[in-house]
Amino acid sequence: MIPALPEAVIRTQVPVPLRFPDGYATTVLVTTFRGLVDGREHLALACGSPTALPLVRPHSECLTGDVFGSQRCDCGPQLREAVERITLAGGYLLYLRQEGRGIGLYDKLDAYALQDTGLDTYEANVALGHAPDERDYTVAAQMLRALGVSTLALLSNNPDKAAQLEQLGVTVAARVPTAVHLSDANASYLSTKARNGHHGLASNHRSGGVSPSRAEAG
Ligand SMILES: Nc1nc2c(ncn2[C@@H]2O[C@H](COP(=O)(O)OP(=O)(O)OP(=O)(O)O)[C@@H](O)[C@H]2O)c(=O)[nH]1
Repeated sequence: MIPALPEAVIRTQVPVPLRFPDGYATTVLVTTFRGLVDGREHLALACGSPTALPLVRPHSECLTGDVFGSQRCDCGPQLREAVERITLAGGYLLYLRQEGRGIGLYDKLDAYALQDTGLDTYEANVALGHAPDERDYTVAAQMLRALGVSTLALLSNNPDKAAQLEQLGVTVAARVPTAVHLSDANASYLSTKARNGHHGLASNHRSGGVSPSRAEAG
């Protein structure tokens, strides 16, 4: 049985023009909410034109990757890729404030230090007293319901995102893989993710590459 989802409501909506370092530009409608269960300031970015089956990416915040261009992970290129693909297809980027797979920014940086002594990304979380991945997608489901989205195409390689959303009453009608943005610096991060997090990392693009849109039945 699907547990009752606490209701969230739309608080504000405002257009924001975006321009990425490579010059790609688009304008998104940024929505804020009241009633999100963890009290954090999560955002929904509406991209492109409304459509019956919106393409949705729940993107987990990564200050180092999204903002500073860190090469230790693939978060920055995935964010850039997602905004363009969702703008073309119509849908939402949910910007979720779950830094470091939910452990927070300082602990993520401490985990980096442990990784530099030989632990992988999941082992480092555990060594710090955390679960390997502490993310919970309840707020994502709340935002989608507030936006009137009950069925979507999910832009992600992470099977846990699809499973949790389904458990929260969201129908994942299709799964659309993100490209693999491989670089020398993030190769071990990506292979650990495929091994421990069961991420589908089928396509193999060097950083900057964006895979063609490819939908798989959900
Ligand atoms: N704990 C921890 N978190 C990290 C590390 N590197 C990046 N992250 C965080 O990982 C999150 C992104 O998760 P990933 O596992 O890369 O990808 P995903 O969102 O699960 O899957 P996709 O939807 O396919 O991208 C962001 O919140 C980053 O801040 C790390 O070394 N340790």
